[in-house]
Amino acid sequence: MNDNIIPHNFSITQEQRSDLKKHQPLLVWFTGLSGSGKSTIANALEIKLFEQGIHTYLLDGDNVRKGLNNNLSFSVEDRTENIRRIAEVANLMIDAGLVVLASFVSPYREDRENVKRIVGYENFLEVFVNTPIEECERRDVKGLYEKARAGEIKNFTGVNAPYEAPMAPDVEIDTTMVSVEEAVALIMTQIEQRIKNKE
Ligand SMILES: Nc1ncnc2c1ncn2[C@@H]1O[C@H](COP(=O)(O)OS(=O)(=O)O)[C@@H](OP(=O)(O)O)[C@H]1O
Ligand SMILES: Nc1ncnc2c1ncn2[C@@H]1O[C@H](COP(=O)(O)OP(=O)(O)O)[C@@H](O)[C@H]1O
Repeated sequence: MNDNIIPHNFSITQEQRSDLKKHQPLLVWFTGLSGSGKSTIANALEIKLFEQGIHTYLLDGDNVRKGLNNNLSFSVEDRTENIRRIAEVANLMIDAGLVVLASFVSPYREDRENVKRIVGYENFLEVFVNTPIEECERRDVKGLYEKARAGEIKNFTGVNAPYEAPMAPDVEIDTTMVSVEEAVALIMTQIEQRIKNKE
């Protein structure tokens, strides 16, 4: 911490930005194994929100690990730093008034707790995409499980690195039981209660 950094009090508030957008901001945090369905559901959810005139942004590996966080590995420390930076970015986007969708494995409970602390509990909705690892591995969307089993990836979540499941997620989805459309509908119900359209 640098004690010589003194924040400037800007005139336009978060509330004014929300008034303009006619809805509250929110962070919808997707956590789950690789291949569980986080990105697929987040993408379908963003389409639905967009169609309803909600101002959104989707954060995921492509726009974060290939840019802002391209210096981070999958060690425990780097995953923690990955999630911390994402939370800080999401916090700025919340200040801007957006409904932010974040799709990250985020396997450590403490890291997810830290996200809640950074953005505020009232701004956080946790979606646990709880697809059994057997199904994620069967899908093997990116061929990474095969590589991990072959010993080519040394700390792959679910194979040789842990995944700590959320204790009390706001929404829990097993994609072997629930379609993408059903998952979106479940999450939408929760979002609608939280962002109270001001129109
Ligand atoms: N070691 C290891 N463990 C888990 N995942 C790995 C690993 N190496 C690469 N990948 C690919 O990177 C995506 C996960 O990145 P995240 O930023 O979401 O991970 S984390 O939250 O920092 O744990 C994840 O993407 P998704 O499949 O979209 O979840 C993987 O495709
Ligand atoms: N009900 C479902 N919900 C989400 N994805 C599903 C579902 N059924 C099958 N899938 C498939 O599972 C894969 C999930 O991949 P992806 O969304 O990239 O997962 P993640 O982002 O968690 O790594 C996709 O190929 C998707 O088409």
